[in-house]
Amino acid sequence: MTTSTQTVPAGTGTGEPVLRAQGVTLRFGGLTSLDDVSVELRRGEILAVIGPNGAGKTSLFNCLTGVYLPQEGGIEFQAEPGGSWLSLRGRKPHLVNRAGVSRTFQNIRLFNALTVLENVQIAAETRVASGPVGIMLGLPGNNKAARAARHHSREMLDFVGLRGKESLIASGLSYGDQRRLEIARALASDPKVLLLDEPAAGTNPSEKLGLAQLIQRINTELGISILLIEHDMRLVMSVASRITVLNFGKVIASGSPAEVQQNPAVIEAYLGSGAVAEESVEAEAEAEAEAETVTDVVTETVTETETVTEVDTVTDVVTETDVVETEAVETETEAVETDTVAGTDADEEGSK
Ligand SMILES: Nc1ncnc2c1ncn2[C@@H]1O[C@H](COP(=O)(O)OP(=O)(O)OP(=O)(O)O)[C@@H](O)[C@H]1O
Repeated sequence: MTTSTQTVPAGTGTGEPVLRAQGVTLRFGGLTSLDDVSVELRRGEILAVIGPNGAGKTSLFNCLTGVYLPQEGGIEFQAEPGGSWLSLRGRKPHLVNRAGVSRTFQNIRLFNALTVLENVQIAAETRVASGPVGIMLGLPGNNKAARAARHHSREMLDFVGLRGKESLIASGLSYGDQRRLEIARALASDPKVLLLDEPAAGTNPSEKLGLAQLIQRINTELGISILLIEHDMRLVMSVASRITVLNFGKVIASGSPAEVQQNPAVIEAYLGSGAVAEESVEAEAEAEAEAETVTDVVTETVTETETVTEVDTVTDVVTETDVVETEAVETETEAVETDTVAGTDADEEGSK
C-alpha cells in the first residue's frame, strides 16, 4: 500500500504543527460564526474540535478547506516536515485537497447511483495530472493512471473494511458503511491531513466502535494527522490526544481530554446549551445521577440529534459534482465580496 508508512507515534503527534489557523474571523452579515479563532493541528495527532450546536465547528472546517473565505485570519499548511508553509486561505476546495488536506462531510455526500469502487475511484483519479476527465477521454498515458487509481481505490476500500462490497451501489450500503465509504474516498487522494466532520453521526453503537478503531488506524497506520468534529464524547475521549472547544464562535478551552473535561467554561457551555434543556426531565435526572463529568452529559444529549441527522442525511443526497462546482463558485464569489457568503452549500450548512 502506497500510504502505509507510519511516520509518527500513535495519536500523540510530533509537537510540530502541520495545519494552523490563526485569528480566523468569519461573519455572515451581523452573525459572527468564528471570532478570532486560532487552532493548531500537530503532525501525527488526533485533535478533536467540540462544542455545542452552532458553536462554529463546521464553519471552521469550511474555512480550512476553502469552502468559506474568512474575513480575517490566516490558514497555513505544511505538507512535509521542515517544508515551506502554504497559505490555504482563499484557495479553492479542490486545490486544498490536492495540496494534501482532505475531508468528509456532516451530511454524507456520495454518488448514490455509482458503485462503491467508482465512488472512490473518482477521488483517486484526481491524483492523476489530467484528472478524471483525462482518464475518461482516454488521453495518452491515462490507461496506466486509471489502473493505478483503481488499484489504489481497492486498497483504500480494504483499509476501511469494505472489501467484497466494491461492486455494490453506494446507496444500498448500510449507514455505517456509507460513512466508511466517505472516509475511503477522502483517503484516496493520499492526504497528509484528514478532517472528519461528525463521522459517527447517525451510526449505532457497534458502528461507532468500529469507526473509532478506523480513525485510530488511519492515524497510526497511515500516519495521517486528523482533525475530528464529533458530538459523541465517548468516541472523542477514546481517540483524541487533544481537544479544542468552541462556543459561540470562540475557542474557550484547549488541552488534553482530562483537562478539557474538568474545565469550568466547558462544563458551563454544555450545561447552558439548549440541548440539555430540551431533554426530558427523566433523562435529565438520570444524566445528573449518572454523569459525573461533562462527557456523560453531552453523550446523553446528542442521541436525539443524531437520530434527526440520520433521517436528513439519507434523504438529502448531494453529488460530489454539485459540491465541487458550488464550492468553487462560492470561493470565487467570496474572494471578491468578502462580506457576502452565499450559494447552495452555504445555505445548506447554514440551514442545519
Ligand atoms: N452559510 C451560512 N450562512 C449564515 N449563517 C451560517 C452559515 N454557516 C454557518 N452559519 C451560522 O454560523 C454558526 C455556526 O454554525 P456551524 O454550522 O459552524 O456550527 P457547528 O458548531 O458546526 O454546529 P453543529 O454542531 O450543529 O453542526 C451558526 O449560527 C450557523 O447558523
